[in-house]
Amino acid sequence: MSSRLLSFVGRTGRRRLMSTAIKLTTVEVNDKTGIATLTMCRPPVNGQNLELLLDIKSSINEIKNNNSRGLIITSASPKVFSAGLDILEMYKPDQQRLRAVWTELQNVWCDLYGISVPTAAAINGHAPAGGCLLATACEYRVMVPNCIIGLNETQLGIIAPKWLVSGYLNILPKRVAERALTQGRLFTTDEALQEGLIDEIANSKEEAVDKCVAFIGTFAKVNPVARALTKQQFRADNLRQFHKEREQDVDDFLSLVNRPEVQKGIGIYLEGLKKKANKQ
Ligand SMILES: CCCCCCCC/C=C\C=C\CC(=O)SCCNC(=O)CCNC(=O)[C@H](O)C(C)(C)COP(=O)(O)OP(=O)(O)OC[C@H]1O[C@@H](n2cnc3c(N)ncnc32)[C@H](O)[C@@H]1OP(=O)(O)O
Repeated sequence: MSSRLLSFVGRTGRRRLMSTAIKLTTVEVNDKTGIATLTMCRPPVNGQNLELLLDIKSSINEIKNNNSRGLIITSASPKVFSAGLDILEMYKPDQQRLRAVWTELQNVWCDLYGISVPTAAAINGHAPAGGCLLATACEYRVMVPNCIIGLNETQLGIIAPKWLVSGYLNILPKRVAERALTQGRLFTTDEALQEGLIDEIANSKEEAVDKCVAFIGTFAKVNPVARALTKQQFRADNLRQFHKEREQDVDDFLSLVNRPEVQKGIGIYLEGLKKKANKQ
């Protein structure tokens, strides 16, 4: 939960500041299906800052503990599922916070990747980098048309760590994954379907959620313990490897981000994003 300072004019005419807790995710459980929908709500693009990551983690844990039959992750933004890590977190960063951001991204990934209930992403907008990470941690993906999805890290001059890539490798043939990663390729919705990065296309967010519900419904008659253990068998190696490397991975991330040439690159990239947004 993040806290924000709200400014208002009180009866004395003086401006007061009030601290309020604002949640950047919501969890809604459908009474009929028992399926929980986790919605990211950090406008404009669900940039993954520390607070959003903490809220996603706490929502996943809430779903773990409330006996939901499945988890669907989606976004409240009309055009973007998630733009990935909030680049502002990486620019001229506070070191402790930067460490916490990467640690929480790791936590979100391993909690979502490892949760025992069926998971699906209703990708109702663009999903580059960390957005793609969330979608590929799930078991099923449905995406709306004319959007992009993929791990574009090499385009940014950086290497996606192994755990970030492992979701990709669960889904794509190794040959396709290697080429896409080395190119830093962002797939259009149609290309993603063709390559198998997503499972279905839907014409709206509502239809995407319905298709995710239908996927989760396919497990209705399967013993949930047998299902969970089978999922675990498939994912255990990646998770074991991740836990071995996670501390080193945080150190590597920090030293990469702090390099002067990377800081310069991030500054230029941010400028480019802002210019593009101002032109629209
Ligand atoms: C050289 C730089 C790399 C530095 C990396 C260091 C090491 C990190 C190691 C690994 C990390 C990997 C994980 C990641 O997730 S990195 C993040 C990568 N994400 C992206 O490259 C996506 C960038 N965004 C976009 O491509 C588009 O915004 C898109 C998501 C397609 C949505 O397009 P559109 O709907 O047209 O929206 P705008 O582009 O107009 O954006 C609206 C405002 O949002 C700001 N924005 C967008 N993305 C981010 C972001 N990731 N972080 C922070 N802010 C972002 C954008 O500037 C606009 O802001 P404003 O209105 O104030 O100008």
